[in-house]
Amino acid sequence: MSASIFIDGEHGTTGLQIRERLAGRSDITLMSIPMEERRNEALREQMLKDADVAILCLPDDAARQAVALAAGSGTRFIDASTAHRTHPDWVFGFAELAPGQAGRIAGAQFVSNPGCYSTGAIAILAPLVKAGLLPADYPVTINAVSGYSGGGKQMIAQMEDQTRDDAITANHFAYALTLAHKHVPEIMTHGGIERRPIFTPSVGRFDQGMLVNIPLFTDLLRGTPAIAAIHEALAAHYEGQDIVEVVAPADGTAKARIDAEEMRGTDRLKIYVLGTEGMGQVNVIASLDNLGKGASGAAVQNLNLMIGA
Ligand SMILES: NC(=O)C1=CN([C@@H]2O[C@H](COP(=O)(O)OP(=O)(O)OC[C@H]3O[C@@H](n4cnc5c(N)ncnc54)[C@H](OP(=O)(O)O)[C@@H]3O)[C@@H](O)[C@H]2O)C=CC1
Ligand SMILES: CC(=O)N[C@@H](CCC(=O)OP(=O)(O)O)C(=O)O
Repeated sequence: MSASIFIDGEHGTTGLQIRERLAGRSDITLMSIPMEERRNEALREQMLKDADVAILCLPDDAARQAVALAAGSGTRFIDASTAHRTHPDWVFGFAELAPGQAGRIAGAQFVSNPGCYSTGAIAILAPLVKAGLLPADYPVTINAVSGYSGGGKQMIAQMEDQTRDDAITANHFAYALTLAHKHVPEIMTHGGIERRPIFTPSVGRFDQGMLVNIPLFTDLLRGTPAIAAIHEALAAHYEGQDIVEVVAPADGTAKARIDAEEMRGTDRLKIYVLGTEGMGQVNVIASLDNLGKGASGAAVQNLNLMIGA
């Protein structure tokens, strides 16, 4: 039987990419609202109630409103926004997070898709905490660069149309300067850390791609592990699945540089464990497409689990 899917926000950046990924599938019936009617609340309410699964690609407030509009209908939700990522009634849509997580997603009514930076950070932190290497009170720093599509339609226009009054002319800029980025709570909750991390994101003049760097002092980790042991813990965590790849340390350090766009157009994530043995430091880097495993690719992965595809 074909599942009815409604993407609320289907004309936005994340929504469009989900639609592209679902086009042509015979196991899915895509319900659609014309571009000019995208904010027609009555139409959205009807679609939200009629869908088997609604995928929300909306700002946070609109995502909360969409869930309320469908109340009592039994519709299942995947929310790409930040609104429900630490909500206790929502299952966190990161299938590789822990054993059983894919099953929890498959059986859930409410699934929250992780943020793009958080996907990279949690992919590194959660397995290291679980392995007992990273103490929950470690002073974590997270330094990242994203492609500008991470800022949605508005930032895409600001970066691509230099004639706009609000055009962004910088080729690479730092932001979230107050250290209060909205992904920090979900990184703490699902990464398993108790001390608030210092998160310094930035945006580069490329549309899709992302690097999330978490440098660590190995003498502040439990047992002062070698780089090889840190790699081993991550590789063991991700063994047997095909979306996250943990690159062998020697293969990582053999590279002169890591291209932030290397995962562009894919729904996968790579983790590098880098440094020089004996120096007491390691840099763990997650490389992903902010719109792939960081958003639309993860939403489709969650949908497939939910409808048993
Ligand atoms: N871009 C990315 O890399 C990622 C985005 N996300 C999250 O996904 C969500 C969507 O982001 P993104 O696709 O980038 O955003 P966009 O701004 O590109 O798209 C949002 C879409 O939602 C529509 N919309 C806004 N408000 C309403 C409303 N009240 N009712 C109906 N439709 C509405 C917009 O219409 P209009 O054109 O009229 O504004 C637009 O079509 C956000 O919560 C974002 O934080 C998550 C991970 C990564
Ligand atoms: C470049 C850029 O602006 N990125 C967005 C995050 C994109 C993302 O992960 O989306 P969520 O808003 O759903 O968490 C930001 O920093 O707010």
